[in-house]
Amino acid sequence: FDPITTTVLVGVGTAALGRTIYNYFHESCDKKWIAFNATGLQTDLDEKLFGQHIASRIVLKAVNGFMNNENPKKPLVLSLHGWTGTGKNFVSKLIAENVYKEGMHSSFVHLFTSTLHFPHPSQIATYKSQLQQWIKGNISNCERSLFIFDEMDKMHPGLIDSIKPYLDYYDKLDGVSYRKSIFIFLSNAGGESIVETALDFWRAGRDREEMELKDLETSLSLSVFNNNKSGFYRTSLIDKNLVDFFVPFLPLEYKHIIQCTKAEMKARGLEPDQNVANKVAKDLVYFPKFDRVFSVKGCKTIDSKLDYYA
Ligand SMILES: Nc1ncnc2c1ncn2[C@@H]1O[C@H](COP(=O)(O)OP(=O)(O)OP(=O)(O)O)[C@@H](O)[C@H]1O
Repeated sequence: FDPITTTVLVGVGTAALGRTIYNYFHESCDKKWIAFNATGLQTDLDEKLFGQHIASRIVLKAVNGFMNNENPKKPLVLSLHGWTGTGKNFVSKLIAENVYKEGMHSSFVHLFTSTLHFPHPSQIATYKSQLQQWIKGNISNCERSLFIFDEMDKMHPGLIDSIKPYLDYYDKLDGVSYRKSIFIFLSNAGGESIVETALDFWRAGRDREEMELKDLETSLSLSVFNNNKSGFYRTSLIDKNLVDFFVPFLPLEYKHIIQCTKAEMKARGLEPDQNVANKVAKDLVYFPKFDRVFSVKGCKTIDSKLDYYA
């Protein structure tokens, strides 16, 4: 090679090496950083998520099917419903951890909380354009992006409508394809009707595990879609069938609180202790008033109780 060709080759080689090293340490939108671990998700749902046999099944099927499809027709849209502290954020985290190497810390995972990010109804027009720009910008950067919207029931219907085009069956919008992204909506909407059904099962002496999606579907849809307070009610997300799966989360019982407490002890490097777990579980409040079946705050606040008892 003549000196000029050698210089060019060395330059190109150095740049390629530099890029490889950069990609090795710096998260990028490729298989090294984004690789779905189906077994990992199944194991996590089986071993870490307590008392949610219906949600667990739907989430696994939905995410598996979507991630194994090289050419999905639309983004995956999951809507997670249920009482507080029952694992909706937790499941979103498990999904993120089994798709992205960096889990919730990935720069391709975006979490919005209505009351935090969109607090003022008067600024809805600004929020709309910011949110649309944000979604478009992030998906242009990486088509395998995950968007989690917490407190969806508190989100302004106009804002929900503004993200609708991205959830639809479009091949491309302004040159951007949204079909490989995942949207997860979290809300307490429908939580009370899920509790009612779970309570009916309990009162009838039936096993909780016997409960199926069809037992919850009717009352869930009535309370979510016919409820004036629910943001969903006034949006066309529902009638356009843009949500692929509605996922109900059951209220948690005493035995699940014990499981959550032991899991938390293990996570802290402590030996899970039944006595401590009993103390924590007894310290929580349960409802309805006389039957005291379900934890008012689910598995939330166990953290701070454990600081006290462990
Ligand atoms: N079903 C569950 N199995 C295991 N751990 C759980 C479960 N539910 C809740 N937890 C634990 O409690 C914590 C709080 O739960 P999480 O934030 O997922 O509740 P949520 O359903 O999203 O509540 P909210 O509606 O108030 O946002 C989780 O980080 C997890 O540690």
